Amino acid sequence: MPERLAQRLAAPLVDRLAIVGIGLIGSSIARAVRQRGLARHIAIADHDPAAADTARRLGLGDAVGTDAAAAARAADVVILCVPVGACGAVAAAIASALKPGAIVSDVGSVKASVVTQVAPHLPLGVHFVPAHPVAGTENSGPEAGFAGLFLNRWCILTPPEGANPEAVAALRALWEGMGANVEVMTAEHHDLVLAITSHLPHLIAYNIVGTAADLETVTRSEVIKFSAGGFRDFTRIAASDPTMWRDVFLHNKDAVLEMIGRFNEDLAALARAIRWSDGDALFELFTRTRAIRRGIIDLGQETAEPDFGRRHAEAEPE
Ligand SMILES: NC(=O)c1ccc[n+]([C@@H]2O[C@H](COP(=O)([O-])OP(=O)(O)OC[C@H]3O[C@@H](n4cnc5c(N)ncnc54)[C@H](O)[C@@H]3O)[C@@H](O)[C@H]2O)c1
Ligand SMILES: O=C(O)C(=O)C[C@]1(C(=O)O)C=C[C@@H](O)C=C1
Repeated sequence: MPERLAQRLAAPLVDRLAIVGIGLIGSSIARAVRQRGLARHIAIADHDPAAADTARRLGLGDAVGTDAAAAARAADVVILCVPVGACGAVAAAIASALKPGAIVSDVGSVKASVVTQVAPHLPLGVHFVPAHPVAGTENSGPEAGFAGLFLNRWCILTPPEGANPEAVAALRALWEGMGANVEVMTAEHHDLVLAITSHLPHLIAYNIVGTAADLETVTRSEVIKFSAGGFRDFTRIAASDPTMWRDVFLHNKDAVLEMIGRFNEDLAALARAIRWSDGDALFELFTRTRAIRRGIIDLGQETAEPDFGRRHAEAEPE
């Protein structure tokens, strides 16, 4: 192999990467990038001094602090890994530090709102490529991350119209480098799809665990005592970070409200089937949903066993 080509193949994809927000997702990116040699230098900033201290102790970056602009200065790629509602403020804070040609991205679970918040702050010549890795857990903070989080998971890019193709390709390469499968769509489409596949399930989990907790005063501790399988799975989801999920619902209002409407209609139909002993309707729905679950397993995106916790424990060693 010619020497120059060999050097290029061995070189990291990104020279200087900056990560703002070193929680579950930010620290997983730092670990994956480190493990796979995807960046030469990683600068980390988190406004919480305790999170920054933990990141430093864990050796997640080459430079760790609390100043987002300092981390973003001279960076080739800056990834905002903060709650959706904080993206605008962080973009404003780093804007003047960004170098021409830098790529700014994020990992927010909602996309249209992030575009509206971030884009107005970015100077001309800086490329904005929003992203959402569809992978996570109910845990948060720098210690919760792990390098294998994105392995064989989707990462959705939502570049605005007219986005620089080279910047989009560079971000795609970075996510593929971390083991993710990349898909591109509009921010609006993303928000509609995720409202049903991720946001509504979380809302249902928060609601059912809240209802059960309220009932606990009636049934004493029986709700917790006898909670097995189904309910226990809901409690995992309902343990997810309150700040993150408050922001998701407030920033994807329209799509979530649309899905709640659809959900309520279908729930009313189920209640009717139960009231009128319409066993066929129940059986038909449960047969359809079982096929959907089996289809997901066949696609290799899930195991047949309940896998909570194990999936994380089995992640690549660091
Ligand atoms: N948790 C998941 O499963 C998951 C999955 C995919 C995407 N996301 C998205 O990733 C983002 C981060 O989520 P997470 O789970 O890593 O949260 P997290 O709570 O683990 O970490 C967020 C970090 O951001 C820091 N932060 C908050 N505001 C800041 C600011 N203004 N400046 C600097 N740092 C700030 C916090 O101190 C914290 O350390 C969110 O936008 C979320 O929607 C989360
Ligand atoms: O596995 C979990 O704990 C998750 O909730 C991860 C999950 C999801 O809903 O799939 C949560 C929010 C993110 O934006 C992406 C992934």
